This record gives sequence, C-alpha cells and structure tokens, in this order.
Amino acid sequence: MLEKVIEQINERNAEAMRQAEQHLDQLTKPPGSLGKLELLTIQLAGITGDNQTTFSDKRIVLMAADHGVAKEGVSAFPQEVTEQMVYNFLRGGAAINVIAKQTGAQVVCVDIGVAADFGDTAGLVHKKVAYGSNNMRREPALSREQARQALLVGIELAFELIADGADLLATGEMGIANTTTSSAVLVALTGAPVMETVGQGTGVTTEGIAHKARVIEESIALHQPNPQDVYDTLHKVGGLELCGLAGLILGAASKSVPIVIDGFISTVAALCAARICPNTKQYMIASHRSAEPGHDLALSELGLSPIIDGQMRLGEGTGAALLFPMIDSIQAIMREMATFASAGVSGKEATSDG
Ligand SMILES: Cc1cc2ncn([C@H]3O[C@H](COP(=O)(O)O)[C@@H](O)[C@H]3O)c2cc1C
Ligand SMILES: O=C(O)c1cccnc1
Repeated sequence: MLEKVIEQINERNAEAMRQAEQHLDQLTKPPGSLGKLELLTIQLAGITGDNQTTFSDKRIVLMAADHGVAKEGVSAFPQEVTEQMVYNFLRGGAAINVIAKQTGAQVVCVDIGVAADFGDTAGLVHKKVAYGSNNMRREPALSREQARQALLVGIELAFELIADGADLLATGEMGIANTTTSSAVLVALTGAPVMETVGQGTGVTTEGIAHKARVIEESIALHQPNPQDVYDTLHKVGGLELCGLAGLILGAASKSVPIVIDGFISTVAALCAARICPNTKQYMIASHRSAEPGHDLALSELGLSPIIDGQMRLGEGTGAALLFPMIDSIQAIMREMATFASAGVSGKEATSDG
C-alpha cells in the first residue's frame, strides 16, 4: 500500500504554475506585490492543475494520542487533559472549533491513541491503535508494527475524506507531552543539538525545558534510532499522532490535494513524510511559525517558509485554520481581480535596469 502511495506522489503541474505566474503579473498591482501569497497560489495551481480553484470543503484533521513520556513530568499539564480536550473538541468548545467555524471549515477529530476509552462516542473518528505510547525513557515508545499501523490510518483517512469531497486538508493534533516526542524525533532525524529543539510547550519553566532536554537525550542514547530510517525513529521515540499525520500528508499528496501544515508538532510529522517521500514537500503549505524553537529547524529542513508569524504555540491545527481566509482571498484575487488591460491601467514603465 505505502509503495503504491509513494509512486503516486508526482511532481506538480509546471504549466499550471507558469500560467498562474503569468496571470498574477497581468493583475492591477506591481508584480510580486502580494508577496508569499503569490507563491502560495502558484503552488496551489501546480497541485490542482488549475489557477482559479475555489476550495470549498476544507477539513482540519486533528489526531489525538497520549504519550508514556508524560510520566517524566515534561508537560505543564496532566495526561488526562488529552481525553478531556477530545470531549471539548466534540462539543465545539476548543480554539480550533471556533476558528474552523469562522472560516467555514470542518474539524475531524480522530482518536488514534488516547489512553482512555471513548466507547462509541458520536462525532469521534475511532482509529485507536493503542492506549497511548510507552515511556520512551524506559522502552521503545511504540512497536514498529504500531508505527506502521498508525501511518496507514493516516493514509486511509486522507483517502476517505478526499473521496467524501474534501479539497483541502490541514493537520492538527492533541496529545499532552507531544512537544517532547516531536523534539526527540527531530533530534533523531537531523542530529540537531537537543537544546535547539526544546521549548516551553504548554508552559514549562526554564528548568522544565532543561529537564525535557535531558529526557530526550537519555531516550535517544538508550534506543539509538537510525536517522536514515523514519520507522525506526517513530517507533523508538515517536508517537501515534505523529505517525498518523505523516500518513495523512502522504495520502493527501498522492491524491494531489494540498495539505496545510500547522505548528511544530505537525511540521515534525511533515518532516517524517518528506523523509519517506521527498516529493511530498511540494504539496505542503506551511501556515505559521510557532513559538517553539524547534519549529524553524523543522521548517528549514523542509525548505518551507510560513506565512503567519504570530508567536502562537497551541497546536490543534489553529495556525493552519487561520491561513484558510488568506487562501480564500488569494484564490478570489486570481478569479476576480482586474487586469491592466481590462481596467485600462498603464503597465510598468520600462526602466534602464529593466
Ligand atoms: C488545555 C490544552 C489545550 C491544548 N490544545 C493543544 N495543546 C497542545 O499542547 C500539548 C503539547 O504541549 P506539551 O508537550 O507541553 O504537553 C499538545 O496537546 C498540543 O496540541 C493543548 C494543551 C492544553 C493544556
Ligand atoms: O507549535 C505547536 O504545534 C505547539 C506548540 C506548543 C504546544 N503545542 C503545540
């Protein structure tokens, strides 16, 4: 299945990108003056093959999972908050619900590995692979099989949502202690110094940050994840939502559906997807730069430049959903804005430097 998916992740449509660029330069504005939004719409044209797409069915896929490493006191909040927040998402009370409602998008809340039983709770997508991961400081976080299974959950979910009409996907997550897990995966894959990848997460103190770094160092020293092998890394120091989101991104790319990447945790999942299939990067849209210090490193590994710089550190897909109105605006500009010719506005003067 994975091999087939990877085979289907192609280069973007270069001709559609060229046409989008040409159209942008005919609109009544100085060339390039819409900055990163111009690059964004060119990218979207390359993904969909059309420079005037309206994205009318956007879904934020919020994967929830618990992390055994929470036992090491690496978060400012207790583990049960993951379960409690799942109920909050289902009731529409979380930040992501409010932002999604504002922008007309849907939140798809997935239990991929919460350490609680939700029974057949309505509104929740039931895809539990395990009741949380193990404490990576003592044992591998997941079995290799669990990591593979969670990745497949993500791929299949992307297929289901796209078959159901979704034309734009975004990543979101909930899982107490997952900034620690994400930093561990980032360090394992890049060899970056641990202290450059850890931040306050939900609000730990300076001492708390040093403690997180020690827990990560000890976990990596214990398991020695192979930096060339994403599965080895994910199973030893990863988490179920990271695996699931990596799968979701691969699945979206294989169907030529753009995928908006949220903050630090989501970007680490994106890095895992890109290590599995580098072409996947062409389908990723970096929404915002999180306050987590490791986020910049993960973004630069991917060669992505986010549009929003809001010092946010929430996750859930909030940064990604905040980009939706900007996506709608630039797509409307492509469809509706007047050209120099249609408006009778004089074009750029030829100058000595061209
Ligand atoms: C009430 C609440 C809502 C959240 N929504 C997202 N997160 C975010 O914080 C967690 C990661 O931070 P750490 O590694 O420090 O635990 C994740 O669940 C993430 O999605 C939340 C955290 C809390 C407390
Ligand atoms: O950037 C993120 O994704 C993030 C940062 C802190 C806490 N939760 C999520």
